[in-house]
Amino acid sequence: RTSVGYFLQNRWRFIEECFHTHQFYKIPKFNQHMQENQLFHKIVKYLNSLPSAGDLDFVNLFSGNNNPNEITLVINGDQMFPDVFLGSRVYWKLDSDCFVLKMRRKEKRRILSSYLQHVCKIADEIEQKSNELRLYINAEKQPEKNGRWISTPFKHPATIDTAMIDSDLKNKVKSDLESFLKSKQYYHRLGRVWKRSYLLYGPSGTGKSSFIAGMAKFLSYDVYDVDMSKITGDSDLKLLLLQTTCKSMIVIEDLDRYLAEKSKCVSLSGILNFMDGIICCCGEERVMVFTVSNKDQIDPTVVRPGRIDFHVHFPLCDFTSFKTLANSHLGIKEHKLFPQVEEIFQTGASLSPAEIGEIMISNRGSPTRALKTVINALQTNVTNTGKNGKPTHEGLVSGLPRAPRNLSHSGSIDGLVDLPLKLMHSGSTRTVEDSGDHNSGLFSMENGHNGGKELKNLYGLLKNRSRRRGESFDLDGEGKVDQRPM
Ligand SMILES: Nc1ncnc2c1ncn2[C@@H]1O[C@H](COP(=O)(O)OP(=O)(O)OP(=O)(O)O)[C@@H](O)[C@H]1O
Ligand SMILES: [Mg+2]
Repeated sequence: RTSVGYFLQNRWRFIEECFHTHQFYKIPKFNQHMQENQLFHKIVKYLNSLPSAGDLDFVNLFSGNNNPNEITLVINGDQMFPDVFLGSRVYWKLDSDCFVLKMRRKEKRRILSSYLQHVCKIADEIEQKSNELRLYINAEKQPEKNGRWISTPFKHPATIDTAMIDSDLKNKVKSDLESFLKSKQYYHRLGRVWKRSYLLYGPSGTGKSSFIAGMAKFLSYDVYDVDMSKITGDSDLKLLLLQTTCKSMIVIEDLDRYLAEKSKCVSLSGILNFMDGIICCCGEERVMVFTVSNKDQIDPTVVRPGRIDFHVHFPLCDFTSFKTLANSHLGIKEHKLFPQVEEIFQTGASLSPAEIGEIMISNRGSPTRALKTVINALQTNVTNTGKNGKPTHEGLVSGLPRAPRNLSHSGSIDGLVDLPLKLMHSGSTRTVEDSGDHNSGLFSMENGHNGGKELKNLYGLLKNRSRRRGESFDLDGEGKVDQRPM
């Protein structure tokens, strides 16, 4: 019966359309510049929120992103969706990447504009309620596809406050972001694009990516994470910028690494134009964030004032940040081993917060063991570091820094030489293939095989450290701010 009814309805619509009693409006997903049409997304939100969505013959069911128990209805593409506004009936249909709105010709003057305003208002209210940030990642270029960005809910737990950097620096970044948000008129009076660019620089594992997540949350901006390896040329990069939306954060990580590549597809001038946001007014209301490990090694034009407005330094750990880590990860403010740790820091040894954090997480059941492991790791670091504070790289094996020895509390670990790492522990040889990076909580010592699991994490740390090759070991330990006036 449903099928027959559906068929008859379709026939009737066909007859109506023959007599031109209705007007049709198309709302495509992309405009002629391949930018996403915001109205399209608002219509999706609006229609899916209507109670009548459940009365349609065919509806797609999805579980919610935030709450898997929450079921959302999403209309199916090939059927008419009726809605009533100011006593008039209108119909929506989704035709691949385009919505079609159908209403009676004689009613269009009366209701069209107020109906669309109503749709936008409801969609904005839904958006405000959900307040869900999204992370966009650029996909490979596919000729048959219009949009290049793939999105997913952005749920990184980091905030600016959880970043372990100098608190003055954090406050400066926060107030800079706040004043940026309020400065639209100011920028326009100066004839400048309303955007702000940040350079986060420092060795690997010092918290740059986590800080970006914190900044995005602070602004409530979506994040567009540009994967330069998937970009085919300067114009492709421009197109990607055009396809970003207002109130978003555009991130390019490891810019120095990309610029140093010989076979890169995007030219330096392409990157500079991208950074300047001059492609069109689409660069408006954007925050751009670039990360590098060593800003002294990149072309000075990239970081000149105006192109980068705010420089944030992420240093390796010093004794003060070590104590902060010990407090947050192990819950200790003082310990009898602290003076020994301080002494080693004074000799110039240092590790990244990620490295020290991983050791502490792995040994969180025993602060003493955690501190001893940190001491061992620092001691290894100081022997691998030259007098001038730069790594000697003498201990490099296949491009990796020499692995720290005796990192286990039992002191039984020896001979980290080859890849994959062969780890001797408790008389058995283990082969570690998984980096285990950042997930050390999963490898804690509950089952009594802590050393081996700890080493698994350590392999992640080693991978991190291998990326630090060629970076300066800035041991002054101070979070440096170099801020350009807005
Ligand atoms: N300063 C810091 N504050 C808080 N957490 C930190 C800090 N540094 C490192 N971490 C922790 O260490 C891990 C790695 O940090 P993150 O990925 O942000 O470093 P990164 O500087 O981006 O490294 P890379 O240059 O290798 O990408 C994360 O789990 C993060 O929580
Ligand atoms: Mg990172």
